Amino acid sequence: MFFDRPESGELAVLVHLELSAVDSPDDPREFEELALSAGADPVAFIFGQRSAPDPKSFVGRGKLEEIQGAVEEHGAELVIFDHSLSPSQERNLERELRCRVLDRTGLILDIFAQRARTHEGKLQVELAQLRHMATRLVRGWTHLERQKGGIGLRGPGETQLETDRRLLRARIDSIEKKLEKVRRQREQGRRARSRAEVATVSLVGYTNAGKSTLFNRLTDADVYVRDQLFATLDPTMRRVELPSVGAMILADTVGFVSHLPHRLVQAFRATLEEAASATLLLHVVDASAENRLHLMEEVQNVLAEIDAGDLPQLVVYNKIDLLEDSEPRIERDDRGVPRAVWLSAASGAGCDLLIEAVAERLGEQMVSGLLVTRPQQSRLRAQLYEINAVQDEHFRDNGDCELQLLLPRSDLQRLLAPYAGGDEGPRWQPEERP
Ligand SMILES: Nc1nc2c(ncn2[C@@H]2O[C@H](COP(=O)(O)OP(=O)(O)OP(=O)(O)O)[C@@H](O)[C@H]2O)c(=O)[nH]1
Ligand SMILES: [Mg+2]
Repeated sequence: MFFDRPESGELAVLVHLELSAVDSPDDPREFEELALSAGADPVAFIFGQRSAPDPKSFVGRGKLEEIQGAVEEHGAELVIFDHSLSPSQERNLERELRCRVLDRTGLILDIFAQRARTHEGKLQVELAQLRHMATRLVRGWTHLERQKGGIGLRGPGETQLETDRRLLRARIDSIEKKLEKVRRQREQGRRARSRAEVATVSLVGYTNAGKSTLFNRLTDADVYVRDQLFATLDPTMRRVELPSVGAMILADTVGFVSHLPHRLVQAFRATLEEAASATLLLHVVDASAENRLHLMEEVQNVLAEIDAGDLPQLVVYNKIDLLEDSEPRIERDDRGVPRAVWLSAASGAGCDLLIEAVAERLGEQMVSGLLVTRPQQSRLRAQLYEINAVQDEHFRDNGDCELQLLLPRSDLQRLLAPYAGGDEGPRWQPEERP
């Protein structure tokens, strides 16, 4: 793995413990990548084992001295723990080590802060950071602001602290209001798409799996692709025309990472709602990753957490160019329905198969709703009866006909296509998905 080495990164000591009593991150390499992604320059990596974290300082006395030694030897400015630290543990460690201490949540937040590009993304990151800070507000907030990146551990007086708390609260409230507004706009956009019966297909998956590369390949867009964690933070959407199914919206989303702190998942809910409301999820997997099964499980966990666990999924095994003897192919279940596609987003091999599989999966999906047709559209009514799509019908006094329909999405799009754009066409009102 080749991550961009920061030119003048903060010198950091990394600490990763194996804890038998706590479910903790198990891939130290990923931790190092996260630290590099944040712009740190790791100078020492300290490992250890404990049955349970020390309540006061997370690590024991001996380990603390070892960390202290590394900090002094390398002149490190920062110690990063691959764990969640309680506010008091973080404080105690800073006091003992006399240098800044960051935990896994703080580290990920820092990366998010650097990557957010849209207005909404920035607001979300700031909100998550402020909330993270609020639990740690003992040294004071403005004080932390001032000494960003520096060393300095003495806390402000009581009054300063109270002011900080109030400022923090006000800032959180104001961001929450702004986010609420963005959220409502999104919701409106989703409704409009749903009315138009356009399917939304969301790319989800572990960070660095190749979602953005695939997105660009399928849309000719130019989304930021980097060999770094969390290259994409904001959802990006594009309209794509599919043969036989018609239009769909393709969405690229933030990558997942294991042990993504719960609070962070909450913070990115709005963004991830885009995924949660998708018609179909494309779960992109780096097929060349040794621990890909484990990573897939982690992704499923996050999906469940954002209520997207039950959405239809098509697995995309990406990067097959890195595998020996792997050909692009569609994998089908016993009923012949596409379940997975093996491809290379980078070379483009197998991307046609993916489009084919997506078209099949979307085409077989059933939609229901109410269609109102004009008297002169009796041919359309007859066509709907021919394919057994009509469940109920009702004539209005003006001669319009209300048809209650249940039919495959592809049939609906095909039959309504000739009327698209006109004012006199049939009106379609889909039923809300449960
Ligand atoms: N060899 C190979 N590399 C690929 C392929 N697809 C993507 N990559 C590389 O994998 C890295 C990550 O790609 P991205 O598309 O940024 O991954 P992502 O899933 O969007 O990552 P995040 O936005 O961080 O979640 C980049 O260096 C890509 O060039 C592929 O098919 N083969
Ligand atoms: Mg991306």
